[in-house]
Amino acid sequence: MQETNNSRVNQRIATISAHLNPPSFSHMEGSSGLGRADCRAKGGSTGFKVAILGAAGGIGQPLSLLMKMNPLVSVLHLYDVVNTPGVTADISHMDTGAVVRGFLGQQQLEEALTGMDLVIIPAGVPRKPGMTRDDLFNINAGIVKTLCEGIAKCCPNAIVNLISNPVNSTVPIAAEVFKKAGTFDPNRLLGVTMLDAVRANTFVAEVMGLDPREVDVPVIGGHAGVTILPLLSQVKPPCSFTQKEIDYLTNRIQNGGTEVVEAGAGSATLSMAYAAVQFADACLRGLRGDADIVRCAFVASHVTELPFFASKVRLGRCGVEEIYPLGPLNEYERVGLEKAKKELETSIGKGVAFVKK
Ligand SMILES: NC(=O)c1ccc[n+]([C@@H]2O[C@H](COP(=O)([O-])OP(=O)(O)OC[C@H]3O[C@@H](n4cnc5c(N)ncnc54)[C@H](O)[C@@H]3O)[C@@H](O)[C@H]2O)c1
Ligand SMILES: O=C(O)C[C@H](O)C(=O)O
Repeated sequence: MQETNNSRVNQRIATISAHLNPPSFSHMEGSSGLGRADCRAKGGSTGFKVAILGAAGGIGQPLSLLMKMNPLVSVLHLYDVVNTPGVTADISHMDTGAVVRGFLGQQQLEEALTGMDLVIIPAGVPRKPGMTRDDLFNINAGIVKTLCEGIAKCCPNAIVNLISNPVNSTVPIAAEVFKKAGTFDPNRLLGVTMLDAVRANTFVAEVMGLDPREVDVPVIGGHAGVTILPLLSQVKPPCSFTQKEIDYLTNRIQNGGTEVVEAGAGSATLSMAYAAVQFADACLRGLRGDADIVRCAFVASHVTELPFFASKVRLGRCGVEEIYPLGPLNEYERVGLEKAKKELETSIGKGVAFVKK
């Protein structure tokens, strides 16, 4: 009888071990002497599986922390080419539901991606003062290409939230990689422009004396300089701005990233992690089937003649379920749109050419 019980226990341990102990490093094996196989770990039961690529970086770390706190996440995979053991060990001690696993280096990329519902990518180098986002292209294009090849192979149906700059080019790169692999679904690839909306809400609220949580500014176009186009004529609640306020707000929203870079501690990481989590949470709620989840994102689009454009999209069980038209623009915004489209065309073309070359 005792033997039967023991063998049943051993069997259960083996099953749990196979589930929890992929052949990557194990953050739960520590000074207690208990391995993962000895722990009665719960988790992974309900919720979504999310991977963060670039999880040990300036954005990656606070983003990992905040995603570990998200009740919609059951499994959280943290991947980077450096430092994931430490970040994973640290975050895995948080008493929230998601099971955290770390993956280090390219040999563990496929394992990190297998079975994921959502992949968030903040991997790549950030700007230094004096640089444009396009100056990051040479390094980040290759990083994004490699990571997307992994996604095409291991989780082709995952929703992808792409943060790495220059977003106006990295999203077209990702699309071309997926097309080459035969897995491209335009509804599942989203360039994250949420930080522009977060900044716009904050700056408009400051000027108008409102609570930023009650302000909603659509920001369309792309994610660099003049391609970031806030539609101040469509702000909710409706606001009437002087021309001076419009110039000030448009300029500040378009240069919010540069404002942080020039302040000297790297490019935005904390506000970006906040924005990325807001956006990822919206994607997960869409996947869950919640209604009326609308955010701005840089996606494959027909709202202009360009193949990609940021505008309001409705998120659902398949990713982007509807792309909204831009709505009525005033003359100031129409001029801004033409400038944005000109620069976007070049950046999109550069991304496409990188994969096609
Ligand atoms: N979309 C946006 O609104 C937005 C906002 C802020 C920053 N960004 C961009 O996000 C990126 C990351 O910024 P950061 O401040 O976190 O930089 P960071 O240097 O602090 O972190 C980047 C991380 O990526 C990792 N990495 C590098 N190559 C990798 C690879 N091949 N696979 C996996 N991981 C890899 C690095 O090891 C590092 O941990 C930059 O390109 C930055 O411009 C975008
Ligand atoms: O400005 C940067 O380089 C980072 C990011 O794109 C931002 O808008 O903060």
